[in-house]
Amino acid sequence: MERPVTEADLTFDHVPETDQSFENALTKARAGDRLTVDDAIELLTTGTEIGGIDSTRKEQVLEAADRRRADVVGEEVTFVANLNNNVTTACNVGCLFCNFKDAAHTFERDTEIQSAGFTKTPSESREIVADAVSRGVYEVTSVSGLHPAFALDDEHREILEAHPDPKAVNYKPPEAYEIDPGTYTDQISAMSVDGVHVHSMTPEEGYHARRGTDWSYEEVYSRLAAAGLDTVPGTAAEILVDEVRDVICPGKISTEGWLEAMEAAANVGLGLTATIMYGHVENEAHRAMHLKRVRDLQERVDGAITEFVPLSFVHQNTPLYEHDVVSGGASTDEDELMIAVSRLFLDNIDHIQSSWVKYGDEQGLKMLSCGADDFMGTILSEEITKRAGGEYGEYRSFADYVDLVTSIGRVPVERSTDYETRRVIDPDEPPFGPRLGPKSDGTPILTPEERAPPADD
Ligand SMILES: C[S@@+](CC[C@H](N)C(=O)[O-])C[C@H]1O[C@@H](n2cnc3c(N)ncnc32)[C@H](O)[C@@H]1O
Ligand SMILES: Nc1c(NC[C@H](O)[C@H](O)[C@H](O)CO)[nH]c(=O)[nH]c1=O
Ligand SMILES: N[C@@H](Cc1ccc(O)cc1)C(=O)O
Ligand code: SF4
Repeated sequence: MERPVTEADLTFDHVPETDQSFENALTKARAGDRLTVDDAIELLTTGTEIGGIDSTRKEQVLEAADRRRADVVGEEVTFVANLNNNVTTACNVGCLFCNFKDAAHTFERDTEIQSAGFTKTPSESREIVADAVSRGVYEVTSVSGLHPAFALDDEHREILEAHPDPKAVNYKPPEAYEIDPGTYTDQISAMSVDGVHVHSMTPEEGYHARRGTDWSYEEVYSRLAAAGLDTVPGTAAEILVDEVRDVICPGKISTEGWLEAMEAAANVGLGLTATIMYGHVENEAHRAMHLKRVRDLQERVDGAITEFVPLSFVHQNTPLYEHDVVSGGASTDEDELMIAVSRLFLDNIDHIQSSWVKYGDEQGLKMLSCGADDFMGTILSEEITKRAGGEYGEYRSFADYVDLVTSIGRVPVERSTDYETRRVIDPDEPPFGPRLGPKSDGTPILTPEERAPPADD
């Protein structure tokens, strides 16, 4: 039997070695000069000539990033009133960092296996979103597994049904499954309740929505926009260097494919976010190259990327960890430097997000003094990190946000997905709840009882 890959076996073409010095890179960062990949490598490593991270140098990088954050966006800390409504966990792509997915065959009608995952029908999605909107929420984020029964729309389904080898295009008809997720456009229009902002269809999902056709990504994203899609989450980015993707997600779209899909979504007028999923097999050279690819993309899409979200790899239950390919995730030093260097390098993206899902409240707050200015959203439920073994829960109320943000002397501000609409929250004016949504009246999203239901006795 073939021995699985382990950390020691990995050799990459790109390694963190440069002709730059840490001091020069720091001087450039402090001056606000545009950084090169080598500069970013020096800052991320606190100097390639030394082993490990130097704590004095790290503090210098964090300080430069914090100062840049203050210059670019000031003292406001933003967050959004949103829910996550992921439609299905059925997925056969097999990314080795992912524990969100469940093998698609476990969802079939004729199987003995009880699937551990879920699929929602469009009407179930609508009900969940409608309930959240009635509570004041104004964004729904929806990211899903690549369910083989998904088609973009009825026309796409006809093409897939007529395909001579459906398996080759990862298609199985909805009748084969216990629950029919409908089409992507059905789901998007079902979730489009009362003008809620729909943030969905990652480049990987965009790829699935055109499989077996010669349609461009523009064609796919314009049909989705017509169904009610507003912005595209830039997940599936992972590390935008193919030698890393070959190890952690060989079944996924390439770096080029991801960039093509994102650019196409922007071309049809959709807003974008961008992410990096770091702290697994990659090194600092890969992280720096990733930042460069995102910064270049932002130039091409004319500023359509509203925020950059560093996602620290949650290792506990994942195949990468269980098969000893990695021995854990990023250290706290690495997390802080990732946020700081994102702020310093991405001089054309205004907002850097601190994910309390990945870092927890305490470290998440610390990131707001390392270059981050956005503190994510209320999300109501969470499945990706939880299933990977993350421990930081699923929901933050507006009151939680006010407490957390004021505890570090900053200003809590609710924002729309695109950051265009904002409302400063007065900490002396409770109760705290959303006011920017179609049905927001300033009352809390959940009552205290709903948040912590009384124990049955
Ligand atoms: C679970 S997928 C769902 C959407 C779609 N299937 C895709 O791949 O874009 C969304 C993102 O979650 C992130 N993710 C998955 N597992 C993770 C983990 N263990 N730790 C951190 N982020 C993770 C990855 O960045 C991934 O692109
Ligand atoms: N960082 C994470 C997010 N971020 C997305 C935000 O919640 C929001 O949708 C975006 O800022 C657009 O307004 N979502 C998660 O579920 N988990 C994260 O770790
Ligand atoms: N899917 C990501 C979160 C995410 C969603 C939307 C975004 O725009 C950015 C990040 C996760 O939980 O890992
Ligand atoms: S990251 Fe997305 S594409 Fe990859 S296995 Fe998980 S759900 Fe599927």
